[in-house]
Amino acid sequence: MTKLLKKPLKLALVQLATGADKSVNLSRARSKVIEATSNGANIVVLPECFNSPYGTSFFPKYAETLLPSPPTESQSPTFHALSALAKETKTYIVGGSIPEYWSETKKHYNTSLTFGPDGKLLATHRKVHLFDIDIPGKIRFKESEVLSPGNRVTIVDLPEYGKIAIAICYDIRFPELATIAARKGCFLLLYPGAFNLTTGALHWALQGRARAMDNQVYVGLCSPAQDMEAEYHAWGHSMVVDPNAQVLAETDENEGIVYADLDADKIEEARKGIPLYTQRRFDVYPDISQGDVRYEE
Ligand SMILES: NC(=O)CCC(=O)C(=O)O
Repeated sequence: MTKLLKKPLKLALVQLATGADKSVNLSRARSKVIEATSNGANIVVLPECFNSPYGTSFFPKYAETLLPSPPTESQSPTFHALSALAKETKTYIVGGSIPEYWSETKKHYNTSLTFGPDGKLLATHRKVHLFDIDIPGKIRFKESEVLSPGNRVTIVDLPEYGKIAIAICYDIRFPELATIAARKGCFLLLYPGAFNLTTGALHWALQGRARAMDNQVYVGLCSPAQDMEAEYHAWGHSMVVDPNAQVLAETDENEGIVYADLDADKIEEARKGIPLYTQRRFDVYPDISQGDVRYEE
């Protein structure tokens, strides 16, 4: 049986302190990615909206143009910064997310760019499920006031390691994306995300562990650091969960880097012990990974 993760790897989640100055955010991200790779990371993940504050009023102001691809330096400084950084460090970089503007449709998206060690763009994930919630007295947030949703499941094949899936924050609450990615052979589900003090305390770790447990894969959740001076208070607590739903590594709310060594045998061991993969009853319910799924591969 071919292993889903072909060889061990070190994953790093950069819980970045972000602020209002895009160029400061980019240079801070650069120094943290260099720190992570100098500590041996093979894949480095940045948080949701790592180049801007998180909030509907900020999305249009910070948005960059990514299409047609590749964009020019002035259309997307972040694209060029991440591509150069991946090449310089010879590392896979999952570039959290950034606000995107597509002039052709005049729409904004919350978009994640993944680059390979040669600096080439490997995948673009536009957040599929927009964060629209209203918990009276606690938090109201409506991404859909400004953003449009993406419409693809994003799977990236990293030749030396295997397949990973990228989705963004609120996407984690929709287990279908995770199930489809796992059934398509991903060993790792990555969610750049910015939960908040209300839902973070309730569901952040639970969601990460649930996606790992249901699918018996590794899961990484990468948040910005908490800033109580900012308009939106991110939960922090970036974490890596293993295929048995155990938290391998986690941080608090402050800026930092979470490292985890992913073991190439762990997924198959978990699946041998609890063989969900051979026990599914597709004669009773459908396999949602089959049929009409839209992929960005
Ligand atoms: N940025 C987001 O999508 C936040 C999602 C969130 O906080 C949640 O509870 O879900």
